[in-house]
Amino acid sequence: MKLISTEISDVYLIEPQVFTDSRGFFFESYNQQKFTDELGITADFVQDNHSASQKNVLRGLHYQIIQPQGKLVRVVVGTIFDVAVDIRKSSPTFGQWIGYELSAENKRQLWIPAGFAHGFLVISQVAEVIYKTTDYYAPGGDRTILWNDPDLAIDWPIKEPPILSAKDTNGQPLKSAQIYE
Ligand SMILES: Cc1cn([C@H]2C[C@H](O)[C@@H](COP(=O)(O)OP(=O)(O)O[C@H]3O[C@H](C)C(=O)[C@H](O)[C@H]3O)O2)c(=O)[nH]c1=O
Repeated sequence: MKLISTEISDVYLIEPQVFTDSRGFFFESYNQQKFTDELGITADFVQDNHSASQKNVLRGLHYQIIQPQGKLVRVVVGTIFDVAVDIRKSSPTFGQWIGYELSAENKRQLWIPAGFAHGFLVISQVAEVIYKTTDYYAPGGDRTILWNDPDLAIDWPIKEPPILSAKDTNGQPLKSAQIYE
């Protein structure tokens, strides 16, 4: 398993060790001991999520003001552009974003600690995204930052207006969002 730093400290790309043979492939998609001992990331995951979306769906930018969640994101079908935004007011990288292509083919995972807003754009015809979270869903505590907030200026690889949920259509700009101290 390989840890790749990103432009924001604490956010990492992870490349698993993939074993291939004449039957196909095998890899450990998560191993708590290796995560801790080899990557130096301590995380206790309590929930697994799985979503499927069609091309050009954009889900995000989401976070929970109650029970903030760390997320380990991977793609099992298709390709997404996965984005994390630092919304920790005291962080030197507050308001900065990173974005990486995660796909069933590259098998890359993105580790996003609590304190970030998360979202993704589906690039392939369909994408299935699986992610582990370090705290439970808090329905009353989920918040949305506007995906195209001009202050964030996220460079989404987008060619036409995305398909959004009603919630995401009405996201808050970061400057007026409830954020983490
Ligand atoms: C997140 C979540 C949702 N739900 C229910 C609530 C709704 O009835 C339905 C769809 O929820 P939502 O539209 O919030 O799903 P997404 O737009 O994919 O939200 C997620 O998208 C971004 C990318 C994230 O990182 C978050 O995990 C999460 O906010 O699933 C649950 O029952 N449990 C959950 O943990």
